[in-house]
Amino acid sequence: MALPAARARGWAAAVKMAQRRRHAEAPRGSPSRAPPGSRAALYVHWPYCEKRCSYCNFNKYIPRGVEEAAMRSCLVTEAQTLLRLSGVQRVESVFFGGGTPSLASPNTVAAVLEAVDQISHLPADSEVTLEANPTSAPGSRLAAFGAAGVNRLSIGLQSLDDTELQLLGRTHSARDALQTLAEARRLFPGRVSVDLMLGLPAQQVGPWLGQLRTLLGCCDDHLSLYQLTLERGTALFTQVQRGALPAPDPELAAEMYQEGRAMLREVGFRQYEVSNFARNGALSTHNWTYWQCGQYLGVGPGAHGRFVPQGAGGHTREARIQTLEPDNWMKEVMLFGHGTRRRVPLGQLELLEEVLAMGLRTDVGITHQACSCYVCPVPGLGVSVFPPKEAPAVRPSTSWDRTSCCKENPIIEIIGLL
Ligand SMILES: C[S@@+](CC[C@H](N)C(=O)[O-])C[C@H]1O[C@@H](n2cnc3c(N)ncnc32)[C@H](O)[C@@H]1O
Ligand SMILES: C[S@@+](CC[C@H](N)C(=O)[O-])C[C@H]1O[C@@H](n2cnc3c(N)ncnc32)[C@H](O)[C@@H]1O
Ligand code: SF4
Repeated sequence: MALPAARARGWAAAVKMAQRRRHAEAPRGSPSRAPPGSRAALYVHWPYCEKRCSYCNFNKYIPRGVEEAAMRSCLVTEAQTLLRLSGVQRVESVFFGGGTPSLASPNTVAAVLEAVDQISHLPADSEVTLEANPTSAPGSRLAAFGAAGVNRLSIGLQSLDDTELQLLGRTHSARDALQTLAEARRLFPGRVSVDLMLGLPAQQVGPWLGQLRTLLGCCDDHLSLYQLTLERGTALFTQVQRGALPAPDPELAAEMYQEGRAMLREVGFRQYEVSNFARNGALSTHNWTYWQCGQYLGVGPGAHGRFVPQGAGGHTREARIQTLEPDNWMKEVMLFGHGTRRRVPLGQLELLEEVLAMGLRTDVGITHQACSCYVCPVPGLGVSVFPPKEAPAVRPSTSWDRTSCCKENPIIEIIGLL
């Protein structure tokens, strides 16, 4: 007897999830050879949190209750709409960020991944990250996310000092955070990242370096060091403005950063981006796509995307942002299949600016391979900074071969032409 379709799909998904988990323990694969226009990263925004942290101005809401089935259905619908619109055939990473996506149910994560795989291909070795807050992520829950297809965790540890954690309005202690980290490493070996903040009000260099040293004794292969940005409209901003707290000292923050980088380098971490450090090749594929100006689709309230809507016959890369407020976003998704609030086609100068601004954040800088999609009028992301007729000065004498074009026209000369 034939299996009912839904059940058959469920089985296929279970097999795929198991493969993805196995891959999580294997060494990193080689980069994809699929043409840039046919692949993308996908970001999914879960907009809810338990409590507002004092420093955070991300797009997040503290709801009385969450209609999770409705939210799940809208995330699935929007992911499918945007994938069709982009014409993307291969999704190389999915990032569940927020807000606090570890508050979502693992079923929601599984439903989104299955939907992505139905419309486009989600290879078993794609990186699937979930941001997890220590208090909303006990071991059993983390395991359920693993079963749903997550193979990388980013833990918002922020600090290992309980007084600082209170100042930040976090709901967890340093002990909770370390426990979550240990559980995460047991379940996702080699695939756990932690966020540590620096430059907090009254924070001193020595004790902060002590926190980093402690963390190095128990962390996995990826660390993000985020300097506090005092965001207007946050409780921390108001406290500093009123003089209830000292303003963070930028000189001290610079010292923490420089000493922290040196400490990480000594123990084998590569600083591959301004705030990001990895060893054993554990770079975040998802974020790397952003910095290399690859395509990414943003799903969920307030998510950002950058892609060419090839599925609708488009040839121009667009910056897109989804409606911020979750209830409004859901209404739009139910009516139109997506909640895209703003679409901005990117002009040639804007594209080049993005290539420069993103590339200069990384340790590889701007390479010929990465910039060639933009500066050479060869099929890349379906865009080019200089269409042939407008760029006689950079046109190579022989052909539009990407390598020779880039070799003959170093990026610096191209910038000079602008
Ligand atoms: C927006 S949170 C989402 C993940 C999760 N809810 C959490 O709190 O861990 C992602 C990361 O952004 C960083 N972050 C948020 N606001 C920041 C700020 N004002 N300055 C520096 N880093 C910030 C924190 O390190 C945090 O872990
Ligand atoms: C604060 S970072 C934390 C990353 C973490 N340290 C790691 O290594 O996985 C959160 C990431 O989520 C993605 N992100 C956050 N907000 C987004 C948004 N509104 N639209 C698209 N992507 C977003 C970006 O890739 C960003 O780097
Ligand atoms: S830092 Fe994380 S948990 Fe705190 S309010 Fe922002 S998104 Fe929510």
